[in-house]
Amino acid sequence: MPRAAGLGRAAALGPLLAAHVVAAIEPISVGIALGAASALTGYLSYTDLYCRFAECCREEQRLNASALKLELEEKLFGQHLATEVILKALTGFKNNKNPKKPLTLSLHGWAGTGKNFVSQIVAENLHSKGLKSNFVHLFVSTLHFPHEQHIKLYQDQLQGWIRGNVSACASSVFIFDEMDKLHPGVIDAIKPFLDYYEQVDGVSYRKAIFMFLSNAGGDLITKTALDFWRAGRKREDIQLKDLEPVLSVGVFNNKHSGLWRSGLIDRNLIDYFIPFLPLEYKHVKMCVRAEMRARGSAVDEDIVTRVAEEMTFFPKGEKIYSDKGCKTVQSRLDFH
Ligand SMILES: Nc1ncnc2c1ncn2[C@@H]1O[C@H](COP(=O)(O)OP(=O)(O)OP(=O)(O)O)[C@@H](O)[C@H]1O
Repeated sequence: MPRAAGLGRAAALGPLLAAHVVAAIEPISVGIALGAASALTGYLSYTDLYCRFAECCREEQRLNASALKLELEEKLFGQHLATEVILKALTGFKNNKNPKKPLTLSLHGWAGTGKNFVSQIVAENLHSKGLKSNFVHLFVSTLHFPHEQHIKLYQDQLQGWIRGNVSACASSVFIFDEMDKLHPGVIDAIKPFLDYYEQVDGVSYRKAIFMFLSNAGGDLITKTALDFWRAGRKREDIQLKDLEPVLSVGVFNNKHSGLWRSGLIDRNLIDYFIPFLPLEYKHVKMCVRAEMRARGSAVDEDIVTRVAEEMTFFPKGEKIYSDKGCKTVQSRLDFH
């Protein structure tokens, strides 16, 4: 599972301090060198030159929608709904010069179905350094918010951390992984930032993107996928309307979703609930092939089959869906 390097460093420093570190990124010597180079070259602005060496927050940078589309279509297997919705949501949001609120996406599905994988692709398409960018922040519930007795502290830290980072870069991306393990109420601390306000205490959050990742709702998604399969209907015929309403209600009523009775849902502040379907045997095989290619090896179909057959599938009778999705494919491949 991908993890952002930036957050560990930031969390260790404390949220507010870390935000200032992010805001004042580069040493003075780089500035002097760039100033001199800029004066010499004459035609490149200082900012242009600076941004060739250091990471800059380019708020107005447009999204290369066709590159994102291609990447999702080529790399993300078996997730026609997620591909479609993520493309639509990001393109619409980034093309809008004056969004009225930040974009909030809630990704749901079984383990290993591609939620973190997609977040990584999205992050890279928004900020070229992806999860390593100073403008992309990953929060992991069990790591950053482990203790139930510290909910108030976490809420204060979260607000300070988000305020600081959005002040430094309006188009910051915040990813909350393991939402289903987040103590109820923590996430409501960021509700004011997700609302339709022009500014909150002098900061506008309207260009930021928030992504919530969760296993909650995985059972509802599987049930729908299974109903389609049993009725002899194609997986690709499942539409967002078959799942989105069920998901939002299911998550709102689920005590272990991180969004239990959350104001984010009843104030309609989540723009899209994105279902990740359980992966089938053929998708697991696609993951094995992709991993072999990523390692620079030739695709060996015998190994592909062996790795896929080592995975376990459910439900008991039909054995259609991989219970870990593609999650253990990489480690299993090491043994072949
Ligand atoms: N649909 C998919 N298409 C292609 N590769 C996938 C897909 N799903 C998972 N993978 C592969 O499996 C790895 C693990 O998946 P990922 O971490 O995205 O799962 P997840 O849905 O976030 O799981 P969890 O809920 O346990 O965090 C990915 O890095 C990727 O290599």
